[in-house]
Amino acid sequence: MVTIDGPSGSGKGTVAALLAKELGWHLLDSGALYRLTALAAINHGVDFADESSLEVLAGHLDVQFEPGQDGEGMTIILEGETVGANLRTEEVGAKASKVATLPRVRAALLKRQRDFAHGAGLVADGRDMGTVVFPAADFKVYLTASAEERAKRRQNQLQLKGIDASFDQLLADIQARDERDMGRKVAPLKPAEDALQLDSTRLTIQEVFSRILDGMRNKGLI
Ligand SMILES: Nc1ncnc2c1ncn2[C@@H]1O[C@H](COP(=O)(O)OP(=O)(O)OP(=O)(O)O)[C@@H](O)[C@H]1O
Ligand SMILES: Nc1ccn([C@H]2C[C@H](O)[C@@H](COP(=O)(O)O)O2)c(=O)n1
Repeated sequence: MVTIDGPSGSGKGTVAALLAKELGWHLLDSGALYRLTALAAINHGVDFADESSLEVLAGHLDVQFEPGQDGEGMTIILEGETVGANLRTEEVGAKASKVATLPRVRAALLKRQRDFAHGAGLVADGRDMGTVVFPAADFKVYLTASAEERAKRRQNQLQLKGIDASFDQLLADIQARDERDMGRKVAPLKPAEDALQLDSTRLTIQEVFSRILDGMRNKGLI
């Protein structure tokens, strides 16, 4: 089991997918579960201050993760409907970050996340994978990058989709999300004591990937 935690835009999801493919392991994108809870709340008109209803939604999320076309990526089906690009928007990310501050929502999603750890190996990415959800993981990574670099990456990512976004707005969104994710009382984003800490500000995706594989090799895990 490998965990990769870090702030938004640090490259967790990209590197986790590469690792899972290389090792032939399962993948847990835990952020998607928080995003799906937020999306379900929007769809059902649930108030984001209503912790009891959000807890029920999180505990009963009707969701399936299926391999994407050509084995690439993942198709996510929420309440019978395929979830589109909407799930990945900054707006849904910000709402996910808000529901993620609620202890009862986190508790409701805990078992679902742990259920991913069966059979073959698992690469799990999120904010509290190495600290709370899988504290006994064999290898833990804390991946970060400067907020400016992460905003630039997000801007490039959006540009590739034909969307023009203001750098200043993206930077402000990232900083607000960091503050909420790191500052919450329950399971705040922080490095696990035994995590390999990588700052990817000046590293390519390939370099990050290689350093993680080297670390795993040095520990005799692969
Ligand atoms: N080391 C890197 N150098 C340049 N670009 C990178 C690097 N790592 C990731 N990226 C790019 O940055 C963008 C964000 O990466 P990714 O979605 O993997 O981040 P994340 O940490 O999973 O973010 P979130 O938590 O918001 O889902 C992507 O377009 C990805 O290709
Ligand atoms: N393990 C996790 C994963 C995610 N969250 C919350 C906080 C994030 O801002 C939000 C969206 O995550 P992303 O898809 O951007 O990785 O979900 C969390 O609290 N714990």
